[in-house]
Amino acid sequence: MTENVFKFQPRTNSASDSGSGEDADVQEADFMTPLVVQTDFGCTSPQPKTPKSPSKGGTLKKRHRAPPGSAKPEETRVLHTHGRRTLYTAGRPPWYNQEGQLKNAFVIGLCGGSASGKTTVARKITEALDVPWVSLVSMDSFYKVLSPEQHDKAIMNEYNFDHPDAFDFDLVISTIRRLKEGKSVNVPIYNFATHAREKTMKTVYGANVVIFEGIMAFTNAELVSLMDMKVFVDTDSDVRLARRLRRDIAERGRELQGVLKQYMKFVKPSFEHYIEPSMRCADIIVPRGGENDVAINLIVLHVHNQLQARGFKLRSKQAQSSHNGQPMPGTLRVVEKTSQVCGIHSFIRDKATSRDEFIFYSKRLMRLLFEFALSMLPFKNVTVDTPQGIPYTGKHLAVDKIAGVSILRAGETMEQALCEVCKDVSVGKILIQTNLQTGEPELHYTRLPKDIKDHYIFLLDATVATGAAAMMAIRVLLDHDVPEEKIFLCSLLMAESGVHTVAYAFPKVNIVTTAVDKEVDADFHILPGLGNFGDRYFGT
Ligand SMILES: Nc1ncnc2c1ncn2[C@@H]1O[C@H](COP(=O)(O)OP(=O)(O)O)[C@@H](O)[C@H]1O
Ligand SMILES: Nc1ccn([C@@H]2O[C@H](COP(=O)(O)O)[C@@H](O)[C@H]2O)c(=O)n1
Repeated sequence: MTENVFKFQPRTNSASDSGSGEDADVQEADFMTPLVVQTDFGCTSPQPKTPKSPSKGGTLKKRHRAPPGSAKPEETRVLHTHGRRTLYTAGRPPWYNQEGQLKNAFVIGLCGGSASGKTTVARKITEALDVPWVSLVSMDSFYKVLSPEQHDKAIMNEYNFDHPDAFDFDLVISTIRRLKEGKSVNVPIYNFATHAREKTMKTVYGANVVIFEGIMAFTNAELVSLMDMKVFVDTDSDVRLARRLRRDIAERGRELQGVLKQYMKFVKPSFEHYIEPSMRCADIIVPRGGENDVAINLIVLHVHNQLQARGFKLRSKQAQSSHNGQPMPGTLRVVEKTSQVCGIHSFIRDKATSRDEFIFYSKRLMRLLFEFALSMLPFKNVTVDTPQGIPYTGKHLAVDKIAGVSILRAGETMEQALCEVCKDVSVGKILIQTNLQTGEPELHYTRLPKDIKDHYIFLLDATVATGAAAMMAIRVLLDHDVPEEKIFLCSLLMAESGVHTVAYAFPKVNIVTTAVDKEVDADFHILPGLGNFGDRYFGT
């Protein structure tokens, strides 16, 4: 696999940006880290002498501030490509099957005492796995928000961060469950210096492998049941204390006395009470943490075996699959082939048409396409008064929110026409590119309105050949909880195979186009088609 980190700069000068800037949730392909695996049993730890739960309040007034710049929020812990290994690819390959259904991620749970080397082991597993898409989620992200009194205690090293009550397990479980289902999640970013969550969240997409690490990873039965593999990092307590001292002073803005006080009062008892007993849940125990290459290689071998059965080669399957003779699906709606529509097609399909004319006629066709698609939305009856004072009974759209989501780059050419026929439309973008080595589509970038699930979506792509990119874009929308029947795939020209592929996977998605051509050639070009729409439109 080549090292191939893609940096995409969203265009800021396009007409579409006007409607999407503020409310957009910008997410670049999140090249991740952790993995969490499943299992079938939960475990609870025995309940001898219970260490103190996090304080419920306090009266301390004095605030100790961490030195500025002494600690960084967790989002700065980014994994990078090491040596020959590519940890992250340029984009996310398909995470669903031909039926459009999600395949479950393999979830690895990593537990161990503080500073035992959980994060280090997670990185080593990720590196050695060498699979395209691995997400790392840390339990630190799920520390509960502190009250002012609790915060004061934390500053005095009097708050117990090493008790299960310190974590929002409901949020942990729902997050890992969504990731396992291949869906995206917003994960809080935790700052150890301020003992608080950052204002922003980090969006993490579902992955082939999810690694979840944390000191209490194995203390909740429901959470454990989501893990496909459970790994306990077992490092000597002296080593853990030494590492924690160094790390907390260097990276978390702490002082020696405070670290020792917290360790003796909370960290050590909690390890003995909650963490060490939870080792019995583990499938694999890794003594000495990240140094233990043998154990890490065994884990990687097992995960590879598990992933083997989950591999997909979608594009080629789609190209091969024959729908010849199959009737067109009921969800397909084609703009009536009037002389006017036929006339426009005659211009845009003609290889002799100049670029200016190509753009002019394409835009006309786009407007017709969107007017047609709009007519498919729900309408309600209304009566209005004409200037002559006579009532007119007509219709209004019975839809609050419409968003256009363009599949870059050709789909972006359609945004302006959509904005011209549809007032107050929000616009989002999804960048999907074909990996030339694998032939598979890869997701590089999404920028979607935040409340996307509440919108009717016009998904824009100028042409649809195999349907692979459209399918990936639809999957992204579904992962953002957009109901399938509220998606309208709008394209100027589609191939029969693309129509069938999309309709087969997503039978409720509305497919709207101005023409359907019969064939796709070996290079995935529509025949007779109109050539490469993007090249002709952009003059490239
Ligand atoms: N094998 C190792 N040798 C030396 N230092 C290590 C080793 N493993 C981890 N560390 C250091 O110990 C600290 C804690 O490691 P980390 O992997 O973050 O542990 P955890 O995630 O369990 O808290 C970090 O500063 C890390 O660099
Ligand atoms: N505000 C906080 C929150 C947590 N801690 C300590 O972090 C430890 C867990 O993180 P690891 O990376 O070491 O697993 C835990 O032992 C808490 O005591 C903190 O000091 N301040």
